[in-house]
Formats: sequence, structure tokens, C-alpha cells
Amino acid sequence: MKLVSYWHDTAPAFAGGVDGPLSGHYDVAIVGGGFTGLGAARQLAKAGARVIVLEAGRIGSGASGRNGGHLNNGLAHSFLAAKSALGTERAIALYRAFDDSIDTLETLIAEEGIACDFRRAGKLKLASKPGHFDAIARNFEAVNREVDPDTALLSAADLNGEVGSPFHGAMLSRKSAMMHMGRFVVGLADAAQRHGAILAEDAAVTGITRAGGRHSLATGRGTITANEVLIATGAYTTPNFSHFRRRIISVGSFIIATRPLSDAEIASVVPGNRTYVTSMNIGNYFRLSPDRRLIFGGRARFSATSDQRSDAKSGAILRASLARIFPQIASVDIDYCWGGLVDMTSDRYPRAGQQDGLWYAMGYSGHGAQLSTHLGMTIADAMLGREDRNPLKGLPWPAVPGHFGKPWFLPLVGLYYKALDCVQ
Ligand SMILES: Cc1cc2nc3c(=O)[nH]c(=O)nc-3n(C[C@H](O)[C@H](O)[C@H](O)COP(=O)(O)OP(=O)(O)OC[C@H]3O[C@@H](n4cnc5c(N)ncnc54)[C@H](O)[C@@H]3O)c2cc1C
Repeated sequence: MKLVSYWHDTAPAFAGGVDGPLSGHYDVAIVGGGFTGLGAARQLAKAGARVIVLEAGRIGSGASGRNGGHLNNGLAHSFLAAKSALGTERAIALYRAFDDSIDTLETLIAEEGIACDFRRAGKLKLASKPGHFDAIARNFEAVNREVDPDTALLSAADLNGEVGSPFHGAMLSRKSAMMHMGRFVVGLADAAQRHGAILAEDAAVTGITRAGGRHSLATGRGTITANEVLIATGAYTTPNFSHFRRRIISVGSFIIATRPLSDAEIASVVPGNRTYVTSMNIGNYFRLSPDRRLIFGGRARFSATSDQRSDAKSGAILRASLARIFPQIASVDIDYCWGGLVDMTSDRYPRAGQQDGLWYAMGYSGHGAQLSTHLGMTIADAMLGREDRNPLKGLPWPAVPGHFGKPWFLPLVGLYYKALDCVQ
């Protein structure tokens, strides 16, 4: 079993990073080379701006190259809960922004000719318990009536031919999609570079100061200046960005991938070939890879670290969950096991806007593989003085009380959700 991301292992690495010391003045400096930063860089460069992306590691080495590959439309929250938390207008705007994100990806992939197996597969939110189906049905009524008629409610019997495990019904969201995340992130970086953006790897930003209307960004490879800065560092935000560290809770999330499955195995496990998410608080998500592996993820453990040791521990838990849900492939070989950090906010809604003269977009809370590119482009448009379509503009974002970077309270949160899963 390889302890590396399947997406990293099966895509070419980005090869266009600029060499040598960094210097000079730019219209925009972007901190972070994941989907958010690259989506913004491409948009800005296309408009003729001088842009540099400063990435601490390799392009796509953060969550963008480590996720489950589900491009699910609409909200991960219940739409009813979003309406009561955000108000109807913002809940609808945010739902539509997620839908638009998938259209944005589809258009961008076609425009740039990125070979990443994008496919509108549809998503099934599966009821793990009978009571969960009632909640899914109530939410479906509101979603289908108010914001997304391209949805359907499926009974347990309707799931024959969709998934080979006894769930209690599901909501189908037809606009949802999937793709090869590694090939997309490298394709997006190549596109940004083709349009004129400069991409620098191994260029961690260690400090930002401001003087005379210019930002000065210090990196291990030199200092550059810029008129505008976008912070696109997600769960990997470093302690020097303390405003964001106090608001982002970085949580480990883990994934295993089986060996390629046979036709008969696929027919018995995921004949519907969609993206699938279970309804438990500590739930699982799965889909097939382009080469027919089952990519199976979940929180597994409430850990603030993802490294090979932590990932392998979580992988063992995920393997047991896979065997419980799909006993028909309980002993299948696991070829890959990896993890990454998710940028949670306390209410699990993302945030984007401006703070102390710095632009930012982050806090996708495990539901950003689609929104991040789109939101990066949306913020780029706002910087360019175009229509500001940011659905999160003005949404308050208080610091998490007692949180200064290391989420010491994660084990308690884990116990809380475990208890909730027992009683709900
Ligand atoms: C295991 C896992 C599974 C997931 N599954 C899904 C899924 O199936 N569907 C879904 O919608 N979402 C999923 N997500 C979430 C999704 O991947 C993220 O929301 C999305 O990739 C965020 O992109 P980003 O560009 O904002 O952040 P990232 O891709 O994390 O990029 C941030 C970058 O900033 C860099 N950085 C940090 N600090 C500095 C600094 N000081 N200087 C320079 N660079 C810096 C980091 O090195 C990193 O590369 C998952 C996430 C994980 C970890």
C-alpha cells in the first residue's frame, strides 16, 4: 500500500515553476497554490494583470491534491438549516454559487483542454438510518421547490441499481460531478502560466508588511512587492497569518483507494457510478476513480495532523468501515492511503472578502473542491473592479474562542459527534 495521494501518484507534477531568487513588483501576489489561488491567478492573468503565486510546497500539495474528488452541487448543510442560519436570500445565493462552481469548472476544463475525466455523475446523499431518511425528505422538499428542481428523492427500493448496500433511501442531486483532481490542479496551473501568471514553488511567505500603498511579501527565496494580496492558504494557513489561524480549524481527513475493481465487483458495490455520501455525522464518502478503484474517505479520527503515521492509523479504521458497508469486497487490496487537512470554520460556511487590506477566500469545511476555483475567480473579478458576485460578502467571521492555531478541542468534538451518531 502506498501512503501517498492517489491523485498525486497518477498525474504529472507541475513543471512550470519559476527558478532562482524572487524579486520585483506585481499587480497581485497570491499566497497558496491550490484551487483558490490558481483559479484567481488564471482569471487575473487573462485580464492582463501581472500576477505571482507563492506556494510553500509544490503546486497542489495541499487539500487540492488530496481530496475525495466529489464535485457536489448545492450546500453540504441542510438547506433548511442554511436558511435559518443565513437568511433565505443568502442561503439561496450560496446554494447557487456551488451550482455555478460546477458550471465554471466544466467551462474552464473545455476552454483550457484539461484532460481530467470531468463527468456529471450525480450525487446520492444516502440515509444510514430510517430517521435520517425523514430529515433528507424534509430537506429535499425545500431544495426541490425553492432552489434545485434537478433533484429527486429515492426510496430504499429505488437504490437497487445505485449502490450495493442497504441504505434507507437517498436524495439525488443530478448536477453533481467528479473528475481527476491531480490532473485538474496541474492543468489549472499550466493554464494560469500560459496566460502569463508566474508560479513559484518552495516559496513560503513568512511575513507581509505594508508601506506607501504597497504590500511587501518576504519569502525564503526573496522579497516581492504587490498592489494587492490574496490569502488562499486554507487549512495550511501558517501561524504568521494569526487573524486567519484564529478562525480556521484545521482537521485531518483521510482516504483509502482499493485496487481497480472488476466489472462484477463494480456492479455489486456502486453500479450507479455516482458520488455517494452517507448521512452519519462521522460519515463516509465514496466514488470510483477513472481506473475503477473505489476511493473511500471519511473523518475516521478527529486528528489535527495528517502524516504517514496518522494516515495509516486512519486507513485501518476506514478499511473496517468499507468492510461494514460493502462486506462483498471486505478483503479487497487497498493500494493507496492518504490524508490531508480540511479548513473548517465553526459554522462550516466558507468565508471570502477583505481584511486589513488583504483579500481572502477559505473555510470550505470539506466542501470546496468545486467552490474554491470559482471563488478564487470571483475574488479576482472583485479585484479587477468587475461586478462583485461574492456570495459571502459581509458574512461575520468571529474568532473561535480559545483557538490560537492548534485545535486542542478536537477530541472533545469527536466524542460529541460519536454520541450524536448513537442517538440520532
Ligand atoms: C482528505 C480531504 C478530502 C476532501 N474531499 C473533498 C471532496 O470530496 N469534495 C469537496 O468538495 N471538497 C473536499 N475537500 C476539500 C477541498 O479539497 C478544499 O476545499 C480545496 O481543495 C481548497 O483549496 P484551496 O486552494 O483553498 O486550499 P489548498 O489546496 O489547501 O491550498 C492552500 C495552499 O497554501 C499553501 N500555503 C499555506 N501557507 C502558505 C504560506 N505561508 N506561503 C505560501 N503558501 C502557503 C499550502 O502549501 C497549500 O498548497 C477535501 C479535503 C481533504 C483534505
